[in-house]
Amino acid sequence: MTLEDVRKDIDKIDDQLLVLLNQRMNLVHKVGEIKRSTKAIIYRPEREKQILDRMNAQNDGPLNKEAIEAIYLEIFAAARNIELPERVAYLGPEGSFTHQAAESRFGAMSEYMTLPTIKSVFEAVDTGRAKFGVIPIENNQEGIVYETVDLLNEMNVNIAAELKIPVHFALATEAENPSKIKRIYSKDIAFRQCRGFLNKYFEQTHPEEIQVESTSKAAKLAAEDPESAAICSEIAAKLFALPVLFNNIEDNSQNRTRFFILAKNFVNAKSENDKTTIIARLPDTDKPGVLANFLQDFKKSGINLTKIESRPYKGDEDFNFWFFIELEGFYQDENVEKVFKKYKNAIKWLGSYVRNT
Ligand SMILES: C=C(O[C@@H]1C=C(C(=O)O)C=C[C@H]1O)C(=O)O
Repeated sequence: MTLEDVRKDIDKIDDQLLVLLNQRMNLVHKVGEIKRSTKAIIYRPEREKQILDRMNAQNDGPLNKEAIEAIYLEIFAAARNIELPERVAYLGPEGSFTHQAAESRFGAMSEYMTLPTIKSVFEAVDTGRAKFGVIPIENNQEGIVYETVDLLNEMNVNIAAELKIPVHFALATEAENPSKIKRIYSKDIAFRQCRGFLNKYFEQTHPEEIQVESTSKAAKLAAEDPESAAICSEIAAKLFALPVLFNNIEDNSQNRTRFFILAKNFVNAKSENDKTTIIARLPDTDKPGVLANFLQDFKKSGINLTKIESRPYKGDEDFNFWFFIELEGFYQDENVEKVFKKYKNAIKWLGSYVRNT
């Protein structure tokens, strides 16, 4: 077979794919009409997860799980846009890891709002300026983002979904090789996470390390200065057309960040593998046993708690705390409901959503 023959066969398959994709979108359009007439929610993460699981179970390659997910997440995002175009706010700047997270879930077709602070993302969702908001909640190396936890306590928005993405840094530069680099721009945390790489490649030349507020700002500056480089995300390098010289330069390749997708008045349907996030404001936490009894009630009901963080009441003179708690299960599960009922005045439910591994 010649190259031309193979390409002809590929063209035939693409023709069929397009017909099938459009057939799928016609069905999606019908789903959209049904949802509109019943005022149902467009975004159904648990249904998308179910489709992905089904595809992965019957897949026998050569596409791997990651490729199947990337392709289908883009199809879902396009589908949701056909049902109803929905604006997505995310913590910027453009090219940030949150931007990458937002695009991975809402695709290239969605309308995005780039906002400068986590609080402004919450406000956009709260006021309806955006249907969804994407913000970081924790990094597996650096821990929880307290600003997000505090805003979940203060504001009234729900968690529609969680997602986790690997944090990979790139060294992007116009320079031909590391010896020509005199300055490196990045964020403090990125310098810290790439120390091993920097020591190895810049042992002789010791370029100046210039801290800026975001890795995408670093990419922008490096794009204007050929004697410099940026430590940034791949999406940021792409945004400023900055060539990537080295990829995955972080010391710890297990580095992952977890994000929440926020929405106003959002309730998911139950899936097979749900998590629930709540805030607990227990009275008298300075008295012995209050927290222990509360936690015991979860244990007695066979509920696995996956996270508990304590936070101070702002403006409070005493040392009282409220708690950010995550557990396995759905809010309507019998055992979960029972504990929630007992503490109904103390618990603020933030969301139950399909677990993302
Ligand atoms: C089409 C639907 O709406 C959305 C799009 C989906 C899809 O493209 O398959 C799946 C779930 C929803 O997020 C649906 O709910 O079935």
